[in-house]
Amino acid sequence: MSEVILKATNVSKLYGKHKALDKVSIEIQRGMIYGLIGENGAGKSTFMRTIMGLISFNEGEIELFGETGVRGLQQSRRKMGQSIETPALYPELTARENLRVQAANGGVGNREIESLLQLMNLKDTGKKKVKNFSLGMRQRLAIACTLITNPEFLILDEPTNGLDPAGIVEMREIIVRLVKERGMTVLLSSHLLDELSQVATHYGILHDGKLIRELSKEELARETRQYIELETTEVQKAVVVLDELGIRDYQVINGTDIHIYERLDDVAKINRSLVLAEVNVLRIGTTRQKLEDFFLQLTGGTYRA
Ligand SMILES: Nc1ncnc2c1ncn2[C@@H]1O[C@H](COP(=O)(O)OP(=O)(O)OP(=O)(O)O)[C@@H](O)[C@H]1O
Repeated sequence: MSEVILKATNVSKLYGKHKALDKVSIEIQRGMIYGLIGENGAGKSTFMRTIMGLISFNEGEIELFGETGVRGLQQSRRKMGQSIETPALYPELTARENLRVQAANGGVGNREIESLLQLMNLKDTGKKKVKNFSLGMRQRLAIACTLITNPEFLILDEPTNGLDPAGIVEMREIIVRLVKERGMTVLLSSHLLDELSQVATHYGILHDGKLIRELSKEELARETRQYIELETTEVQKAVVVLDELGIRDYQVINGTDIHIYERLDDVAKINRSLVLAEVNVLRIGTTRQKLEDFFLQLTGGTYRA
């Protein structure tokens, strides 16, 4: 059975009368990359801060590594790293020197430094001082600093924010490597669904402090990929035709709609076969629901990138 790393149950956080988090329940299992998506002010940072114990919460329960209560959570947080409040980097020092300082502060040896530099694509920065680093390099170094104590669960607040397309791709690759090579579990946030779409294994959509939808990578792919939309009054008969055509990847949505996820260029042929089999086709055509449209639909159109 998979191990539950984080279990947040009905967590609420109030700032005055404003509910920044409204009964948020999220469960994260070992090995997951959980992407928290929401527009600015949705409550992503507040949730992460609450989990890390950087701020208190008003209602609900948090369980980390199976532990609850003040003491238990304190212990568990030692196994965690975060980029919400990272220690300041020293601009006059190199990447390697910064990591040495962090290792000393964390009471750990320098053993991990070389592998961390390698992992974060900072191996070749040599004598370059941090003040001359690009934003991407700085962000990667900040993450390296939190990894120095070898945490099992990493929380990254908007790790791709402000990066150029190449920097975003690099960050995604690093996050996937962290999970694959170090067996880490990751919770990360973004205001753009698209930016996490190739990295997260699970998604939670936050809107106005509420978790309005959770879905797996596969569900997201299914919901946002291109498909043939078939509307018919005779779903059963249509399914028989699809089977005869060798089409396997389709989903009956309701009493009249079928989504076909393969053979997207064969609309005319599929239509012909249906008509020949005397299936009453009301409508057939391809559609593509983009990630942002999907997000807009969920959040009621208030999303702005
Ligand atoms: N210290 C605070 N005092 C009062 N209100 C706050 C405080 N911190 C956050 N808020 C409010 O709580 C809500 C959630 O903020 P939060 O920073 O968690 O959102 P977010 O999804 O992380 O957005 P962003 O990407 O802009 O950081 C917002 O309405 C914000 O104004």
